[in-house]
Amino acid sequence: MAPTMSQSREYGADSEVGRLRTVILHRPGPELERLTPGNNDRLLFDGIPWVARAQEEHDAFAEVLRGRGVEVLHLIDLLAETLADPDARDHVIETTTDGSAGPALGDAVRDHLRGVLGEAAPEELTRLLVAGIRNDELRGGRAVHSLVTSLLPPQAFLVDPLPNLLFTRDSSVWLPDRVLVTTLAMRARRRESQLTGLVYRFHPRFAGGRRIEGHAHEHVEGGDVLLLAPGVVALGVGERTTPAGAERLARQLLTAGLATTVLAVPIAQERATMHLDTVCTMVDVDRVVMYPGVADTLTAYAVTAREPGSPELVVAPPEPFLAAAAKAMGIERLHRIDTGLDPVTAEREQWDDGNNTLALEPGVAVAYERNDATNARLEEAGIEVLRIAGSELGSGRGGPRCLSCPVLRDPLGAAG
Ligand SMILES: NC(=O)NCCC[C@H](N)C(=O)O
Repeated sequence: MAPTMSQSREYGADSEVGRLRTVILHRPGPELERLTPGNNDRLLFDGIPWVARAQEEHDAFAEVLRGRGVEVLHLIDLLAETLADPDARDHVIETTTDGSAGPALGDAVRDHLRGVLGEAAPEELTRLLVAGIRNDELRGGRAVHSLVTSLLPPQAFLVDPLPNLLFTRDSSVWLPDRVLVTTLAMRARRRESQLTGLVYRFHPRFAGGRRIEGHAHEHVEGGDVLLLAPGVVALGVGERTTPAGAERLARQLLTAGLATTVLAVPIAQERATMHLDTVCTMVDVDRVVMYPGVADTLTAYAVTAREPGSPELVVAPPEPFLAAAAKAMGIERLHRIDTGLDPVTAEREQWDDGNNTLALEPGVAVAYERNDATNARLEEAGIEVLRIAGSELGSGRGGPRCLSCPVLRDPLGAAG
C-alpha cells in the first residue's frame, strides 16, 4: 500500500525548533475549487485562490522540507488508508451526517447520504469528505426525493467542503509523547479534527499511541499552542482558543507532567490575530519573530500546578509576555526580531504571515518570500530563511507554520 503505512511508533515534539523529522501537510485539492465570492467568508478564506498555483506553491514547500531531510506525510493519504478500516468508516459516516458539525439534513437525505458514503471506496470516501457534496451533485447521482433537496438551492452543501484542511497546524498538536486532537472554534472547521482524530485512532502508524482529546465546547486550536521550550507551553487565548479551552489544556499538560509552566496569552479577537502564531513564532531556542504592534502590550498569565501532578492550578498575575516566557524557560532573555521595518510595513507583513514561520532546526526557518522586510531582518539576525511562494496559499490567511503539523522533532539538546 501507500508508503505512509508502518508500525506504530513513538512520535512527538517538545519544542518549536528541535530538528524537524516528520510533518503532516495537506496539498490543496478540489475543496478549494468550492470557494466562491458568496461563501469564502463563511469558509474563512479572504479571497478565491487560483488552485493550480496553490498546488504548485504547496509542492514547492513540500520539496523544501524534503530537501532538508524531513519526511512529509500527506493527510489525504493517511485518511484514505484510515478509511480502509470498517470501524473508522462507520464512525466518520455517522459524525458527518449527524448534523453536529454540518448542515441539518433531515431523515431522507441523511439515510441517502449514509448509503452513498458507505458504498464509496476509501479514496472516494476521502474525496467526498474533504471536497464536500452539493445538493445538485446528490440529485445528479441516484435521485433522492426529499423536501430538503427540493427546497435547498442546487449549490447548497449537504456536506461542507474543508478548504482549511490546508492548515494542518490547527486540528492536532504533537506534544512530547502524545497528540492533542483539538476542537476547533469555527463551525467551518469543526469536521477537520473529526478527521485527524480518526487518523490518530485508526491508522496503523499511530493506532495505540497516546492521545488527548479536546472538549467539544472548550475550544483549542493548534495555532494558539507554542512549545516555547521543553516543559513550557504558551497558549494564545482569543478568537479561537477560549479561556476554558486554555484552562482545560493547561490542566491536562500540568497533571500529565508534559509542562511545568503554561503561559496563557490573551490576544485580540480579530481576524488578523486569530492565533498566537499570527503574531509570534520561534526561530531559535531563544529568539522569536514578533509583530511589534503587540510586542510591548502582550501579557501572559503563568499557570502552574499547586503540587507536581495536582489538578489544582495556580494562576499568577499577568506579566509582559517576553519576560514571563524567559522566566519560565530559565533563560535570561527571549529575544525578539520584529516584523517589518516601520509600522505600516509591519502591519502589511503581519497580515501576510510574516510572523508565521516554521523552524526546521534552531536558526533555520521557512517563510513566505513576499515578506521582504521581515525576512531581511531575520537574515540580519543570522537566521537562515528558506523562502517559499505563498501568494495563493496565503489567501486563507496562514503561513508555513499554519500549513504544517510537526509529528516528530528531535528533543532539544539532542545531536542533529
Ligand atoms: N495557525 C493558523 O494561524 N492557521 C491559519 C488558519 C487560517 C484559516 N483560514 C482560519 O481562519 O482558520
